Amino acid sequence: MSPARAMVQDANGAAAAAKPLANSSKLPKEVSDCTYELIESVAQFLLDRVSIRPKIGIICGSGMDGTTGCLADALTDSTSFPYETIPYFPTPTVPGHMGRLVFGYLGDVPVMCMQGRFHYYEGYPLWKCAMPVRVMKLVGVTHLLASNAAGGLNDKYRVGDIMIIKDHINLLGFAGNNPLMGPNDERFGPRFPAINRAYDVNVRRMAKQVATEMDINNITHEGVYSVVGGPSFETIAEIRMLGALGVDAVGMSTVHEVITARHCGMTSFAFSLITNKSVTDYESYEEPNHEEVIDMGKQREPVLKEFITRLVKKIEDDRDE
Ligand SMILES: O=P(O)(O)O[C@H]1O[C@H](CO)[C@@H](O)[C@H]1O
Ligand code: HPA
Repeated sequence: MSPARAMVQDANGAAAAAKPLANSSKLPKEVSDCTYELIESVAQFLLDRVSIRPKIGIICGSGMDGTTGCLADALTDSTSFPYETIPYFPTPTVPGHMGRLVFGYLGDVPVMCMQGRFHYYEGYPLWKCAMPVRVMKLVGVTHLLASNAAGGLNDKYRVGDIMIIKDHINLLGFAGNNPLMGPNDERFGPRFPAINRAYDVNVRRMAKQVATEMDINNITHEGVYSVVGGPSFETIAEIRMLGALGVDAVGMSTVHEVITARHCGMTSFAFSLITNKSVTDYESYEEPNHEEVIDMGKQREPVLKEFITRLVKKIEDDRDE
């Protein structure tokens, strides 16, 4: 079998094979096998093959990560690693999640970007879904920016709106499932991390400034996200329950990534693109579906790209002050 290769894009965006990579090794089976040293070796593998040192890591949600014109395609001087070429990395199974880790410059800011994430319903345990966040940390990333597609419960939200996440309800955690379950390595973080300030207030303030500058305040909100296990969408009774709990938008991702990021001291920020309205009426014939989720992601791609590009610049400027 030929060795796995990273793809490098030249100035015209043409893909070229970079130097050969070692064959990917098998994924750890147990959380106890996914040691600090193993994550360190994955980070080193990447650092050996890219020259830029990103401090901002981006995770692209459904519909925002797979098509031409998507955020990762906007990166310049990029080096891209298909997930299957990275040792110990999981591979995504969901349509709309491309499966590449891309290093490059967004504007003039060095970033690393996950084009495709991992969800619990794909069959991976949550610690494995969130493992790339720890890789980001050991690559040197200090800020995680995650996007997702979500169903809108809040009556004020319209399809195509953006919700800056101010807090979450971790329903998977309520059911005894958390990415930090299993042995804890203090080199990542404490056994019992605080999570009440998970969505950084300063970055949220910057995001609201960006919305004002882009004149998209009318479609931008701040609200509470809840994660469900999926892959089935919610019943009407479940949506009504979530609404009663104060949830503004519901999805099947992000929370495990943010918990993992906070555990290892990263600053985190996340937002939802409202891709569908949650159905609350027993008389309704509407049914959510993944195709509309991806379509809305594609439609909003230019706005989201600009939103993230401006936010990344603000974070970088803030760091320099
Ligand atoms: O959260 P992201 O990955 O954006 O994807 C969302 O879209 C999919 C459902 O259409 C689910 O995976 C849900 O979590
Ligand atoms: N529910 C759960 N996850 C989702 C939805 C939804 O309505 N839309 C996009 N991801």
